[in-house]
Amino acid sequence: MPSTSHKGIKSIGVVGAGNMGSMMTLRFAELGLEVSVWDIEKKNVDQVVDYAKKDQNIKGRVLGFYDINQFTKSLEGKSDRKLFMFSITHGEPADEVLQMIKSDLKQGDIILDGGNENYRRTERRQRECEAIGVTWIGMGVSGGYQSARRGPSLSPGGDAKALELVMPFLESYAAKDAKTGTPCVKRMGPGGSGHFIKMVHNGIEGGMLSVLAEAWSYMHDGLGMEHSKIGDVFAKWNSSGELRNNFLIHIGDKILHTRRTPQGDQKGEGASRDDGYVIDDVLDKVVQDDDNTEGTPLWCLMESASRHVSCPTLAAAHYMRISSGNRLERVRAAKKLEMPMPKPIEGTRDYTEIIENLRQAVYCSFLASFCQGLELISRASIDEGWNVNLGDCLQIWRAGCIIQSDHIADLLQPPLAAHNELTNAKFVDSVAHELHQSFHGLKEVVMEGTYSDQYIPALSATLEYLKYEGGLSLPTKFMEAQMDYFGAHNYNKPGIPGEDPGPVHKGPHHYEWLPA
Ligand SMILES: NC(=O)C1=CN([C@@H]2O[C@H](COP(=O)(O)OP(=O)(O)OC[C@H]3O[C@@H](n4cnc5c(N)ncnc54)[C@H](OP(=O)(O)O)[C@@H]3O)[C@@H](O)[C@H]2O)C=CC1
Ligand SMILES: O=C(CO)[C@H](O)[C@H](O)COP(=O)(O)O
Repeated sequence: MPSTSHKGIKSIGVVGAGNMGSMMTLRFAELGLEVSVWDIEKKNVDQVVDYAKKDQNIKGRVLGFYDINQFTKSLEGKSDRKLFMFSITHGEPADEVLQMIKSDLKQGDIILDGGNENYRRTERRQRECEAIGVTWIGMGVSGGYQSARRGPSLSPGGDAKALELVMPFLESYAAKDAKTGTPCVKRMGPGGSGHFIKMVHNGIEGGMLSVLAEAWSYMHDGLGMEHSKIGDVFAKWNSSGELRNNFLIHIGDKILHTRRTPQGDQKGEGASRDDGYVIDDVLDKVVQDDDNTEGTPLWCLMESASRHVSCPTLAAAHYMRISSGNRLERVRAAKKLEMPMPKPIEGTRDYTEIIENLRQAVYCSFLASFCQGLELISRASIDEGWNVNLGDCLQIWRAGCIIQSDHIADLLQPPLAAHNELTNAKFVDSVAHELHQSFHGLKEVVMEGTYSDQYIPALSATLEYLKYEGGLSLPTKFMEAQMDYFGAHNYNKPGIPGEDPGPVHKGPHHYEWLPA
């Protein structure tokens, strides 16, 4: 149903008609805007324009352009200001397009960058645009192309006044929280905060993707379960309890029930008369990172290390993903290393108990992924002076996005929204309690998984994370002594006020273990 309540915004220029930009174009037109769309590839423009022509709801509201100057000029005089949505590959492409349209920009124009951009580049473009009176908003868009078409989760960051002008439009576009109807969009803060939060969203997404993939292979290889039976387990997990209404578990269920058909999908993929599963056509190679067009999980790890926040679930997930991409090397290494393959989990125990442990392990690792990501956001918010409210992050992640998880949002949002001073979600009693309760299941899964050679990097990283984050006698005692031995790095002493626990500062003591 077209809407006219976008407060002066009647038109928009979409830069990029790829997976995301084409879907945004159609949705914006459906929302009643006149949409101009440009892409560096003519065929991308033609495709979306052709599609729009066939749709009665949006007919006539999508204009395609091959020439970028005609594209920008098409927006002149239609609204109070020119509004753009960038949805292109991050990095140089966005810089190049900004240079191409810069001379056509006027004071008051607003650019929303909906790509997965590095927040530092966003901040550079904000300064560059501010100099000519134009506002650049770095905005995370989550939920993939289906959500881009139906309503994504949005995390804009940048100038408050400009964002106020576009917020009614963004609210009508964004996904809505099913319980309250609240739009899943909020100004996250100034500068590059919006893109930083999307980057962390993708880091959490990476942790959850790995945890669920590990759970799938645990059931498939360890318990010998057929795909659709695993899909049934996912459906059950998703229906109630701690993993209820979780987007990745929901699509996991759908994937595991998808069989090949004689006709296949719209393009004939998965066409076969053998009734097998489409997932068995998919190789174990994640190559998203190969050409550096997707950088968010990598940047998330770099940020976590440089801001001194432990995010091992996210890191372990990412490192397996990197190794998976280089299958050529894996094939060579496999011959040399002769690693054991996952084997059936032995024993006659009831599978119900093992699957319940696995459910707890998945929940524990999902929750730990959120804790790690939120702590990173909190750290960055303090360092950068963004004043991000972690409760707002949970609010915009309630619908339309990949990490949507109802119980986790219900658990985390109220305390984090009420206590903005909280920098560590593990300090919340209810969160600590749930991590504690599910730790047992996680430990069982990691032990069984280790014995039977399952692939469990993110699950086992979570187990160790919880042990050392809540540990009081870490082996780093010995590490600190060794570093003092060879590097005179000093140490703090147990039981000395100001040192134990004391701040994160170099200790005052050095022992001369071996005079030079
Ligand atoms: N796919 C997803 O699930 C999500 C993606 N994103 C982000 O949204 C953005 C778009 O992603 P998506 O639609 O999937 O990607 P696509 O590859 O489908 O589209 C990217 C578009 O950018 C264009 N492009 C590449 N280089 C240039 C250049 N130098 N100048 C102008 N245009 C250029 C591409 O053209 P060409 O076809 O010629 O390469 C293409 O049209 C990315 O930043 C991505 O990280 C955000 C959330 C979800
Ligand atoms: O942004 C996304 C979802 O939130 C996209 O799925 C994106 O393609 C994720 O890729 P990567 O994990 O490599 O950034």
